[in-house]
Formats: sequence, structure tokens, C-alpha cells
Amino acid sequence: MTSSPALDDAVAAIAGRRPLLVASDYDGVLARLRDDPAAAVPEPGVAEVLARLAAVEGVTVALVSGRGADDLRRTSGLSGPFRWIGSHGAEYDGPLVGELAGRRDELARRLEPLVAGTPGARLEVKPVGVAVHVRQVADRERAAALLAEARQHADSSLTMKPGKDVLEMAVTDADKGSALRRLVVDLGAAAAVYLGDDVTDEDGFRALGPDDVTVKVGAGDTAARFRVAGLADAVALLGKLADRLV
Ligand SMILES: O=P(O)(O)OC[C@H]1O[C@H](O[C@H]2O[C@H](CO)[C@@H](O)[C@H](O)[C@H]2O)[C@H](O)[C@@H](O)[C@@H]1O
Repeated sequence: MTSSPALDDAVAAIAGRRPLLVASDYDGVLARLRDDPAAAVPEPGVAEVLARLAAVEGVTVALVSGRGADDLRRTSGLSGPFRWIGSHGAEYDGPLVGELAGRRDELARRLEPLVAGTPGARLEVKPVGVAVHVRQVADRERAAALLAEARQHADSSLTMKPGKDVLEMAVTDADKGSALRRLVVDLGAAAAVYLGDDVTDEDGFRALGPDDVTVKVGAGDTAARFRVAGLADAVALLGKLADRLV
């Protein structure tokens, strides 16, 4: 595990604090990235470690994902007394409907022909936006061109959320940072942990305090305090935290 003594110390320092928020991104942290988003199931040990954490008095486990909350539950197959935060924070405690769905559908209609013209590209219609996926576009220049062109279809009311082989265009300005701040306030959390791997997780890292444990999973620039190399390390870190909480 590419942990560090400093990370171990930080985990030890917050382990006794209550209420404690333990939050994690899903894709790229708890589930390996796959060509098919529906195939991104949790890594071995994830269900067990989340259940251990959530069973501790005063500890709240939250899954904070760019996926719609229903998609997150369905794809992960996870269940437990977790907080389910979907659509990059826009789905905080339940689905969003109404006028937002109309704007999303109009956006999807505009993007459909563009995406259909790029072999391998896929348009995902989400609760509060659409995502243009290019993971399976073999021609990488074409993939980049498609994402650039998709951006040109955006007006200033949309929020751009670039990620790994994906550009999401959201009809809200919610982000993972505001969702985490809201969770901290709602729970009265004395400390928080957040693990993430992608661009949208940077809002989450920046939103937490200097003593909170923010962990970037994998390579790339980050505002997180700590880094681990990959998914197995992330699961092991959660296990270490669970060991310390008992
Ligand atoms: O915030 P996250 O939990 O990390 O969700 C971000 C996006 O995850 C999914 O897309 C990503 O994972 C897919 C499955 O591995 C992969 O095929 C895709 O290339 C990745 O971008 C999901 O489909 C999106 O809706 C989420 O926003």
C-alpha cells in the first residue's frame, strides 16, 4: 500500500472524533473503471469495509458520486445505512424532477446527432444532465474533438464537469464540495474523510477543512492532503480506519 506515515497519523488523529463523516467517490475509487458503466461493480472488500465503518456509533458513511443516485445503488449493489449523494451533489436526499428534466432532455436532443456521428461514443442521459462518454472511441483525436464540439453546444446555464473519458453537462451548478459541506453541517461532523480520483472530486477536497483527511486515488494534480496509488490502497485505507474505530 502506498500509504505514508503522515496519512497513518492523520487517520489516527481523526479516528476518535465523533460525529465522523466517511465519504467516498464511487467510480475509480470503490469500483474499477470499465468500458461499460453498468459493469463497474465494487472491488473486493468494499461492501464489507463500508458495513464495518457504518456499524460504528457516530460514524456516517456517504457515497458521493457523479452517477444518478438510483444508478449508483443499482450498479454498486451496495446496501446499508449510507447517505447516497448522486449527480455530483445535485441529488442530495432524493431525486430532482420537473423543469430541470425538460432542460436536460432538450440538451440531449441537441447532442444526440453529434454523438451518433462518432463511432464508439455514447450519450448518457442522467437525472440532471447528460454525459458524453468517449472511453470506447478508438480514434483519440476524434474523441477529443467530440468533447470540444459538445462544449460548444453549451450555454452559460450549464455546468461543465469533465472527467475520465467523459464530459458531463449538468443543468444545475451543484458540486461535490457543496454536498460535502452540507453533509458536515447536517451531521455536525467533527471530522471528515473523503476519497476521490477525478476532476470533480477536487471540489470535495477543497471543501473540507485542513485537519480532515482528503485522499486522491491515483495520479494527477490534486488539492487533497494525501494520495494513494490505486483502488486496492483506497480499500486498505478504509480498512485501517475501521480497525482504529473499534
Ligand atoms: O463520481 P463518480 O462516482 O466517480 O462517477 C463519475 C462518472 O462515473 C461513470 O463514468 C465513469 O466510469 C465508467 C465505468 O467505469 C466509465 O465507463 C466512464 O468512462 C467513466 O467516466 C458514470 O457513467 C458517470 O455517469 C459518472 O458521472
